[in-house]
Amino acid sequence: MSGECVKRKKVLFIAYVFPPISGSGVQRSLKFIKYLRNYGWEPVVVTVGDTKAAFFDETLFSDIPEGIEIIRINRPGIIDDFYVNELFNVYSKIVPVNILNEYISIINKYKLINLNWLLLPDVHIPWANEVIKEIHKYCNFDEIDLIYSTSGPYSDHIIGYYLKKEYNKPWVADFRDEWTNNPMIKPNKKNIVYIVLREMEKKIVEFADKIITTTDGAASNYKKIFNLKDDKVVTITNGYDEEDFKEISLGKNKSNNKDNEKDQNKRFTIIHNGVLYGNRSPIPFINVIKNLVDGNKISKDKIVVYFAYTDKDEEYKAYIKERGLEECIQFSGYLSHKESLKKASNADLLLLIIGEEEKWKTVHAGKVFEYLRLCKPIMGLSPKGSVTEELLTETGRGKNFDFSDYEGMESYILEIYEKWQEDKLNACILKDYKINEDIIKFERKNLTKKLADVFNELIHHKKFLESIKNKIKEKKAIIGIIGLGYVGLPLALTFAESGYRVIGFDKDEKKIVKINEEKVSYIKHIHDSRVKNSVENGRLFATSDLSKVENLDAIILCLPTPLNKYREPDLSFVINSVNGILPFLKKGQLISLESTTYPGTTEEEIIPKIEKRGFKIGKDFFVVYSPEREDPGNLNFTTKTVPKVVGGATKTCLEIGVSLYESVIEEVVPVNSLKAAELTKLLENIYRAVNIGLVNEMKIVADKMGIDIWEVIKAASTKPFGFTPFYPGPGLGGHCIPIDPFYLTWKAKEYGICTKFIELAGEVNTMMPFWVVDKVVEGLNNSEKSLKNSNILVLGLSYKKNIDDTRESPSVELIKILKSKGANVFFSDPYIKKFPKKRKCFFDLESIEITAENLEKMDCVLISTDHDAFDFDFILRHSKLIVDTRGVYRGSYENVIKA
Ligand SMILES: NC(=O)C1=CN([C@@H]2O[C@H](COP(=O)(O)OP(=O)(O)OC[C@H]3O[C@@H](n4cnc5c(N)ncnc54)[C@H](O)[C@@H]3O)[C@@H](O)[C@H]2O)C=CC1
Ligand SMILES: CC(=O)N[C@H]1[C@@H](OP(=O)(O)OP(=O)(O)OC[C@H]2O[C@@H](n3ccc(=O)[nH]c3=O)[C@H](O)[C@@H]2O)O[C@H](C(=O)O)[C@@H](O)[C@@H]1O
Repeated sequence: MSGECVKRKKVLFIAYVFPPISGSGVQRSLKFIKYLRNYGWEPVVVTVGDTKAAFFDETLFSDIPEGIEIIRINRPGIIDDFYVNELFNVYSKIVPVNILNEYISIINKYKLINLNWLLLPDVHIPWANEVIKEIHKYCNFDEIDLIYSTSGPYSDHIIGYYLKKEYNKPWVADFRDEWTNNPMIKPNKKNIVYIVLREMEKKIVEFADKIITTTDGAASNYKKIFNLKDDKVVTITNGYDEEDFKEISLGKNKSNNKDNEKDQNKRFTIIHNGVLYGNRSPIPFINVIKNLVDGNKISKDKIVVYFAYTDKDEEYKAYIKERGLEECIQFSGYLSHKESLKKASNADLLLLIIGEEEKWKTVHAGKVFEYLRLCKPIMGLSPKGSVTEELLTETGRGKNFDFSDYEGMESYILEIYEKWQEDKLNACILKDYKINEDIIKFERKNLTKKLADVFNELIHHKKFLESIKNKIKEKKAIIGIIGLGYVGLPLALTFAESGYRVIGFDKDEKKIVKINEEKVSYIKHIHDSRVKNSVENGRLFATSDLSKVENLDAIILCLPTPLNKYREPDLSFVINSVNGILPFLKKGQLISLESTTYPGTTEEEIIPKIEKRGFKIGKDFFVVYSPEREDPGNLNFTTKTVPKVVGGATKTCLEIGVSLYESVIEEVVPVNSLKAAELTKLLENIYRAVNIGLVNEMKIVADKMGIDIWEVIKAASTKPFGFTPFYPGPGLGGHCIPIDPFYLTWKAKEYGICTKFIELAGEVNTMMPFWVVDKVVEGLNNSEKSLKNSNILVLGLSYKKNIDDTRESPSVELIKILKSKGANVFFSDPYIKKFPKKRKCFFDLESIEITAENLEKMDCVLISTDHDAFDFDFILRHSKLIVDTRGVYRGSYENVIKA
């Protein structure tokens, strides 16, 4: 891209370490800046103005392309108590309050007023604070497409964090070194400073849109430690800039005549380029040289070793002097980048000291790539299995040794030395050390392209997400509801009524005809007019053709989740349906599962199938779980007014899920994970099952003691807190409360947990119909009748009042038991004309009318479901015996037995 004709995108490039500050870290930022324009990006650099730094190098400026905007913001003048308070305000936005309070209390307790204790994450935070405060004066954020920050110092990321929050731009955080897991430090993990920094790092890596590390080892540490998704972390290694090597030829550069270069030509020359600091020690290497010299394997005047800058020159010089090696081991001090490369180009062997401990395994020193391009043998010192060892082996450029492997180091030095002595080294380098693909991939230009690719992907992703959200906002999204039952139909109507176009899917053709052609509802408590209106205004259409899924923006699954005959979860409806729609899924769609199920279902059963189709969850496909709370027949709440819990597979999934539901439901409650949302639903239903079990047990106790349980519940309910009333009945019914708890029981077994409350409530509730039948027997007995051949009328067939749903209804169970004992059973239900066909049992019964004549024919009337439509006074007047399981009759009547 020429960049002249196409407008470049702008990246705000936050880098404290920027020319004239030099040192190892600056190269990465400098070269990115140098090449970003080649890939369509214009950097706007934010760096420090006046500063002190260990190394300055004015020559670095020549690498910065003309016209690059550099915003320089000064550090603050004085850091007084006021200023420190300001900084604590910054911390408070990024560190959890309890941890920050603990930190403050420790500072106060031990009077830690030293700035080292107060400046977090490092001494550059006052500068970062100035940037946060001042940047808006220098930068028009409407023109910025993306924010990039690079560490160290880690304060750079604090700026990134704030700016992303404030301006809502994609943010890339580049870690040139790991932070709290940095091999350079050995933190006490209980120390409060470590804890605070760890929290900062966590917030930053979670909030940034992309994390960049310089090695795959560091990337996998980040993923592991902070539980980040694979594609959140990208490795972009350090590299070399081909332009820096213009004047450097392969092999030894003999053209120069300066004294030490002549010396380099006369003696076998080992060079450690760049800086050596912290816990990276040259001592083992010095010992190896000592052994070679003492063992007469290399004569002192035949070898010279150069170190550039080290932070302990004096200590090392003394060590070398004690061993009589001062002639052949020298320290040149800090050199400019150009000078240092030139010097290194005359080496016969390049030395690379990474570090001794295991943690150094994940570190490449930046210089290694320049070493590779210098085409010289390299001797690395790092733990076995390190990324450096891998790199040297892959490129065939050298060998790595761990710090104790003196023998290995000696023999490798000797191997190269002997070639040098026989004057074969140069020829060997020219022949074997070519600049091939393995090396070119580390060219800074190529690595900058990789960075630009990361930027482009984020920008593209942001636009993509915005387009989805806009579709939702403008109600242009097409919603698909799969499963048009008790949950699916009202949900479809709610979306349609709020202005969406909805396609309803069901495999039951009868439901499709009812909706599309008859335009009526097939669920009692849903009014026909709702269906008619939505169909007629073109907002609702039903089909069994799954290929229409490809037209959808959101797919909501409302499919049955029953138990199988072993009382284990039967997910076959959900799984079959997902399999059915898989071929028609496309990028940008959202799937929401609403069926009740155990924690882990969405993650284990749905996501892998979608991923297998090549979609990336949270990137180009979105998955949420949002439990349905529809309460059939409840006139006080509608789908719109019951708060909706949503959990997402990723943050972005959650964002999109919430925006969809928010557009039709008054209150949406986001939770942090799919599993949390799944368990929320189960907790609600288990809570009901257990409490109903408890009150049923209390009913039996109260009955034996001659106490009226209904009076007791009424009295207990006057307590304004801490008591929620539940009512006894003939048992538990419905598709949900008797079944859902066992989804958790099943899953809990996987974790070795036995859900005792659930089992116990199940037992109590299941035996209720038997207890009720015993009460019928007792009542008949009082009139000297047997159950056998008695006429029993069961009032209400549905599982609860005012609905027409008979799933798991205790009335059905009662009929079954009564029939098995030889009773003549009848039923009456205003909403159910015929006993429905059921898998487990069927009785050829039709609802009878409640007339005086019919009631008088009965030996017992058993109130199982207390529909409001029943005239209970009339029933009381005309029945010989009533067994009341629902507390309909609160006074005491001769012909009523409470059960
Ligand atoms: N009924 C209720 O009040 C509530 C139910 N739930 C949960 O919601 C889920 C759905 O329950 P309901 O709506 O009651 O079930 P339902 O049985 O009334 O409706 C399910 C619908 O899905 C259809 N279906 C089955 N397989 C299909 C497939 N492969 N493709 C297309 N359609 C298919 C059926 O024909 C039926 O119309 C369950 O997990 C349930 O536990 C949650 C809250 C309340
Ligand atoms: C009010 C409420 O929380 N409803 C949730 C519930 O609905 P459902 O239609 O199963 O009603 P509900 O729990 O009242 O009756 C079940 C049985 O218990 C009996 N029942 C009830 C209460 C009582 O005190 N005593 C009693 O015996 C009763 O007689 C029944 O036999 O589960 C749905 C689901 O997850 O699918 C949720 O979406 C709903 O929000």
